[in-house]
Formats: sequence, C-alpha cells, structure tokens
Amino acid sequence: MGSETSQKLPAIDFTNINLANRELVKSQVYEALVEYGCFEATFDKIPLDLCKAMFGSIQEFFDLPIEIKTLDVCKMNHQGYVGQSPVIPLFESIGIDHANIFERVKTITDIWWPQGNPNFSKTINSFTVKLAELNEMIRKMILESLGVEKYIEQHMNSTDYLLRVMKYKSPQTNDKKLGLLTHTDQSLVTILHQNQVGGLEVMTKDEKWISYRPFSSHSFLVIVGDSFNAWSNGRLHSPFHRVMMRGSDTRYSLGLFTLPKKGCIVNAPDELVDEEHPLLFKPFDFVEFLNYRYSEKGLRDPFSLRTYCGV
Ligand SMILES: O=C(O)CCC(=O)C(=O)O
Ligand SMILES: [Fe+2]
Repeated sequence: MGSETSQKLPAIDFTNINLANRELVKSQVYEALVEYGCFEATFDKIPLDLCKAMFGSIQEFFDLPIEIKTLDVCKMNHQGYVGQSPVIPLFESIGIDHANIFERVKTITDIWWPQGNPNFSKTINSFTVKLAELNEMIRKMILESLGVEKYIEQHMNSTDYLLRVMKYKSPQTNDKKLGLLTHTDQSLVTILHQNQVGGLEVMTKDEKWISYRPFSSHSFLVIVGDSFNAWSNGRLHSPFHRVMMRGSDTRYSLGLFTLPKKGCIVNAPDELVDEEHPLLFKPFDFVEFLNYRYSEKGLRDPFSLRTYCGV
C-alpha cells in the first residue's frame, strides 16, 4: 500500500482565534479531520525560546547512559523506553506520563538526574501545559462540530496526557530508511512537534503518502488516533503514518498524546449512532485495548482497533 503524492496536508491558523473567526476555524478543523485525520496548526502561544529549550532537553535525555534511559519510570502501560530495536534501529523514544503535572515531571527528572535538573522539569512541564491548551481548544471545536457539546466537560475530565519524546538517528545515506513503522495512534488526539528534519509521512484515505515538513517553528501536527475514531463512530479519520529517514541530520520530535484515563470506557455517544451511522466499534476499556495492541498478534496487526472491537 502507498505510492507517493505531492499533495499537502491541510494547514490551519490558530494564531489569532477570536469570536469573529472561531466558527470558520472550527469548520476547517472538522473538515480536515474527517478527510485527512490530521492538519498542521500554526500556534504561536509557545515562545520560540521555550521550543528551543525543549529540543535541548530532549537531547539531554537521549545523551544519558543507556542504563539510566531504560529505568522503568513510566506509570502508563506500554509507554516506557523503546530503542536499540533491530526492526527500527534508528529510533529511540521515552514516555513521560502526566507531563502536564509539574510534581510528576519532577519525580521522573529526579530519577534520571539524582543530583537534580530543575531546568529539564520546568521546560518539559511548561511546554506541555501550553500545548495542552491547543489540544483542549481543538477537542472543544470537534465536539461542537459533532453536535455533542454537552459532553465537553466529561471528555476533558476523562483523559490524561502522555508526552513521548523521540530521536531518530540519521541513516547517513540518501536512500530512505525506516524510522518508525506504519501505524495509527491509539490516542484520542496526538499533537506532534519536531525539529526541521523531515521524515514524517501521512497516508491519505486513498492510500497515498504525503511527506510532511513543518512550515515554521510554530507548526504543530494534529493527528486523530483510534480512540477518537471510535468515539466519533468513525466520523473522524485516524490516518496511518510512519517516519522515513534519509541524509545526515538527527531528527528530534515529540508527541503530546491525549489518552483515555485508566478505567475509562471508550464509547460513542448515542447521538452519533443512528440508522445512517450504525455503531462501528463496541465500547472498550482503553487499557485492555493497549494490552491487545502491544501483544505479539496486535503488534503485527495494522487494523488492531477493528480486530479488537469492530462490530
Ligand atoms: O516522530 C514523529 O514525527 C512521529 C511519531 C509518531 O508517530 C508516534 O510516536 O506515534
Ligand atoms: Fe504516531
């Protein structure tokens, strides 16, 4: 599957949302997520020096000795350290659960740097808190577009944030090498941010790969995950994406994953199920779904959501 296309992902400007233009932006968000399952947001509420500090902090983490990086710190299942894999040898990643909560980030930071690294915890947390504001704005717009704004508060209260930071070594060749396997995210929404090294590719509904390069340092890529695909009863598309690396530059990226809280059941609201839109996925426990997704069978299954709970 997947030839290449010169098409571009939709781009939406969040730099000046006000009462006069909010409805327009909201319709752009909904259309993009139905058609592509993603869009590039220009969002300037995160100062560039904080973005720069963030990439410095990410680099600082990956420069730690391997025995520190592999310590079991992440409280969320299946979100710990990944690296040194023969299948994706360029890739390394770590999850920081609840990165929007300062005390939690500090606890993790103190494990990685027992002598303390206040700069690291402050940077990670401030960046996450600001990016979470964009996330909430977008989720509100989505629920309004779906006509189910009565669930906004419940939706906001039933999720946790996971920050994953990623490093892709350069392959030192101009031939494309696999950075990260084709997958859909399991999240509700993921917001990605990266340095200027390209490599991310997103698949269109008609199975063509769009190469993504951020327009500016204020660019964030918003992607729908399996959980929102299920919650919206299939209205929002959850696109396949992957990373292909070439050249001699290291790629750093981060993803803010909005995940259903432990114990939460992902269930499309009644308002989104009718004769024209029959229920596509049985209600599921998010943690149980992850257990399947990361099982031997699930890891080889590109359609794990459908296999796990498709009707
Ligand atoms: O590094 C990227 O840009 C993509 C990462 C990704 O898709 C993921 O972590 O799920
Ligand atoms: Fe992803």
